[in-house]
Amino acid sequence: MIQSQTLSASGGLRGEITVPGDKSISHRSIMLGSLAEGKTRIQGFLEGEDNLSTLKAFQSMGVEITRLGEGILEIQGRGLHGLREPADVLDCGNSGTTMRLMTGLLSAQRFFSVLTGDQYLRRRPMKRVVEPLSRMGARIWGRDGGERAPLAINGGPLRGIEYRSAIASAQVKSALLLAGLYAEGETRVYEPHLSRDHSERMLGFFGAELQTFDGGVSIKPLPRLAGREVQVPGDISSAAFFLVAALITPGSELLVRNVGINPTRSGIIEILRQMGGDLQLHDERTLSGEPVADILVRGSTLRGIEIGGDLVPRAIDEFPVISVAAALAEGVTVIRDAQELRVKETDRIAAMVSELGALGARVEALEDGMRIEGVAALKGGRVKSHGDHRIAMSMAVAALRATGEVTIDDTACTATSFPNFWQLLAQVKG
Ligand SMILES: O=C(O)C1=C[C@@H](OP(=O)(O)O)[C@@H](O)[C@H](O)C1
Ligand SMILES: C=C(OP(=O)(O)O)C(=O)O
Repeated sequence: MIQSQTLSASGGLRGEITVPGDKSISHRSIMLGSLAEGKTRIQGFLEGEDNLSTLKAFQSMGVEITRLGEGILEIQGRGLHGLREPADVLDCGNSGTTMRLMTGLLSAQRFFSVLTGDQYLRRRPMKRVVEPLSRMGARIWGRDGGERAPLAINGGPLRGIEYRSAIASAQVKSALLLAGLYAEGETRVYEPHLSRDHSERMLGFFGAELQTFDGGVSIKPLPRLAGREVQVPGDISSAAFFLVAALITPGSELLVRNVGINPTRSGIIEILRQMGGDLQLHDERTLSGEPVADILVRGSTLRGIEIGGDLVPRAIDEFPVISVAAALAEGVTVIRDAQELRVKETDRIAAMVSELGALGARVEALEDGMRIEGVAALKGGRVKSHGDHRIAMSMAVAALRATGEVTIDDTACTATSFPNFWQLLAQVKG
């Protein structure tokens, strides 16, 4: 369904909100709950389209998953060898995480399966998982020599490998760890910078034999995982839209409750603080092995900074909204080492340059990032989401500081990761 949204400037965001559950952790809780023995109960599960794709895929493989209430699921785990061959193609929708992690898992199952996705996902690169999994003995076919979905997988026995990934990708790392749960011997994955470590934390929580070390992680096969109670924290990538919205809007004071602040995800907090943002963490605590806090944010004068290196994977999904903060900051912001943005749901560098540019921002594309010169305000206009949830929500944030109305076309995609985004924004926008 194509929708559009029209927004005008905000006089300050005020109040308290709770953002929906973390998307990455929600995917992993379904996967590990299905592979565990006994019951897994999940609270705070994100009922966004991406996670529902993962949920349906596991139901198609015979896993009983019951919804007990909003964001509460109970999974009857089938054990590591209890999945059944799906009778039809598994549709991963828009979700790269679903497709890449499932490719790892399905490579080890003794049945045939096919993964497909929507028009955006079918354009995204898959060799990054297909190639190392093939080295483990996986038999996977796809378009363009295995680069693009649909992917057909003839699962079977695997052997552990040592793999040095050229990119810091949690999806690559997690695909190999899931395959490594079944492989003969040890599977070791090295990455150039540490990517989000939710798989490592949750695999450990479910009892897997896993070791993290400087530069990587290793896993050994094991006979069983044990069902657990998982509490999913709020998604910092969703909170990020509200953090930036409050910072760029004078007069704002907003409390975002229950946000996951895992250090491999919290690059956005460091970046916004370096830009001069007033962000305070309160009531820091741990939920199911993941650090969580409430974040209090106030309208601030931001300044341009340089961003690159190991901070990039720790804030990878936040660059569209970081570019909005930069567009309204004093001075120049340069984002480098972020070429991965080009292979997300859309090319997020090209999309933000074009859409922010349409509102009068001074943004230039770099091969691996963006150069942004701040302006005092944006202007009204009509912009597009490019079918990408994070572009749609970033442009909604930009609209809060535009001198005229901004209409964003094709906004239904926000349901991918943040189904109640527009309601929450209306609630605090003022
Ligand atoms: O593992 C995950 O849950 C994710 C990893 C990241 O992708 P890459 O592994 O491609 O960096 C991120 O962009 C995505 O939103 C979720
Ligand atoms: C890149 C994203 O997700 P995925 O790779 O799972 O589609 C995202 O949510 O920004």
